[in-house]
Amino acid sequence: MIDPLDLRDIVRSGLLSFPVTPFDGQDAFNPHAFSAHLEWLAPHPVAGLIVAGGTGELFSLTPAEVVAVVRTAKAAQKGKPVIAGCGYGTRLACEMAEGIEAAGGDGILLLPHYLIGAPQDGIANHIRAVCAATKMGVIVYNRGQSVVSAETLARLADDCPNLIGFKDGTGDIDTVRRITIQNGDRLAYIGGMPTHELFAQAFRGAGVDTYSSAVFNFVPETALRFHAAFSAGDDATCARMLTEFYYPFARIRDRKTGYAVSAIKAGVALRGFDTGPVRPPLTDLTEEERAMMAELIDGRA
Ligand SMILES: O=C([O-])C(=O)C[C@H](O)[C@@H](O)C(=O)[O-]
Repeated sequence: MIDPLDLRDIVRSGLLSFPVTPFDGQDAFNPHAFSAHLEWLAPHPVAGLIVAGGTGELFSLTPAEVVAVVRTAKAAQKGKPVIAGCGYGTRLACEMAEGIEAAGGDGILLLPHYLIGAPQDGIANHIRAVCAATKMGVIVYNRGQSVVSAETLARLADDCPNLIGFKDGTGDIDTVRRITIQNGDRLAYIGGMPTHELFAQAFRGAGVDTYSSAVFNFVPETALRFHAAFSAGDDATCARMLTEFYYPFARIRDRKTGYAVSAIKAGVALRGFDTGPVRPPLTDLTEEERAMMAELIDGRA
């Protein structure tokens, strides 16, 4: 396992890959297809992988499947850090973190607790318990019903030495900026909006200097070229790539709720990998939409 503070520095150092989770004809996790996809991505330099995240359909995986995803990723990646999505209620999240650690995981991304809105001290107790259940580095993810404030996160960072990062999927730049100011270098910051490239430059202004890329799954060169332009402050290249690739992709993604994941999985299948379908409650792209994705991939920036 990578020391949590080293993991924090690695996370800061580059683009983060969020692979999809393939399923077979029986709707079971398909480790062979997953390995083949990860091996195809492996030569492309990223800081690390976050498996079984939102793009990896954590919300549709069993805890045992999350562990199997981590084991497969560790074997396929050989050396790159593997962080895994983790979540649900506190007891389940703690058990899942233990399973991920035992499977050789290097860290967890703590997705929102399940279903219900909760006050700041309750969310803090949940995060504290999960941090205490593992020696791995923990990254907190603001999204949906689980949104920590800058003050809560600063208190948690004091209490939990293995809390190493914050990822935002809310787009609330005011809160994000308060968090980066209040927590400074203590945490790594990850932009995690759906198709984050659309927001990357705005988030950079709020102190977020890296992000997760779902499109990296099927157009890794494009994703890395955008990240290089973003890191160099080359806003003209970012604007050109947004216009030529990311906005057309967003038009397909926006056709139906959940397509931020389904369109990515379709893209991976179009690159020749046996992803299988998305699991309910998501739905797959139509044939017409797959053809739109194929055209986008052929003409990519
Ligand atoms: O949990 C997730 O999969 C994410 O939100 C990360 C994605 O990679 C997101 O940043 C995106 O769609 O580019």
